[in-house]
Amino acid sequence: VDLSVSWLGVNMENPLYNASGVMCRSREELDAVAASAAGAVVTKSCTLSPREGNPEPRYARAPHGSINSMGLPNAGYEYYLDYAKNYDHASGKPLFVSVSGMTLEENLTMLKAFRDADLPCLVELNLSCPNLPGKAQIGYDFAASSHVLSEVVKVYDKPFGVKLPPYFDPVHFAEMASVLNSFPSLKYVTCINSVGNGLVIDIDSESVVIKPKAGLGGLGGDYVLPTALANVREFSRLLDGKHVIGCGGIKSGREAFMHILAGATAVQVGTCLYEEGAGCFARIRDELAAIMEEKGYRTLADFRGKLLTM
Ligand SMILES: CC(C)(C)CCc1c(C(=O)O)[nH]c(=O)[nH]c1=O
Repeated sequence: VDLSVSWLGVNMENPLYNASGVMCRSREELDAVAASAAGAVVTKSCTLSPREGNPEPRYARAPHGSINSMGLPNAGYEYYLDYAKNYDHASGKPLFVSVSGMTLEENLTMLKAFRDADLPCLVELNLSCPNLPGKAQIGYDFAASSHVLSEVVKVYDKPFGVKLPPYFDPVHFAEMASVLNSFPSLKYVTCINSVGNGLVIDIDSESVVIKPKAGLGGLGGDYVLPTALANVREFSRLLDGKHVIGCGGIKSGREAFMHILAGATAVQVGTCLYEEGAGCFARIRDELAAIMEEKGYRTLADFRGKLLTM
């Protein structure tokens, strides 16, 4: 079977890579993903200045996944710009750089720097980045999303993508798709970011399990798979000529197959990578290949987006 993916001018030997935020904050972590069986690498969302992030514990494993309120700990955009400048782009593993400024101005400053560096890496703009105080995250504010993207494409003239939070209402899918479709240079969306502001409780300690936000945090893992699949399928259906990258609940070849069946061009692994380590990529890759073999599919295109309805 052939697991390769060619999209946006990059070629991947297989459709699997890390979700931004997991095993991607330091060059050592990024190199570990690049050295693994992953087909690509994405950096931790960066801000203008380095950030320590929230007090720990800020990540916790939960019975059916994970919860996190990391608070954007990262080395600052120049660190990832430097990593991208030194990255072996001939390795056949594309590098994606995730950007999540605390303000629009920060995002524009970082995007201008990445534009001027003229590197082959692709930008993934995190729309879960904060909005004005008292307002929902950018991705949940359709007017703000439109404004941010209008300003972004004025300075960043290369193809780019956005990381989307999960949506749960058909009207929201349609509204956000309408915003995204008005930007031709926006070539892909990654669905989904963590399901926001969940609360995991440990009844033995009768306590929350992470320190920030009185225990509220973004959910990942099994908890979010059906939501992730719905967002991949809806945006695959509603977006014109754009790719959808699947993220959420992938822990074996089975969920990777589901995401691609729902329309995903490639897929990102978060919680499972955090818990298992970079060996998960070879395992999931081999499991996906075995499923394809069993079903008689030779390439990902043979089944991509061909989810049956009843
Ligand atoms: C939630 C933000 C801190 C605004 C962005 C960074 C981020 C974080 C994080 O750094 O806490 N965790 C996630 O699951 N998704 C994210 O996009």
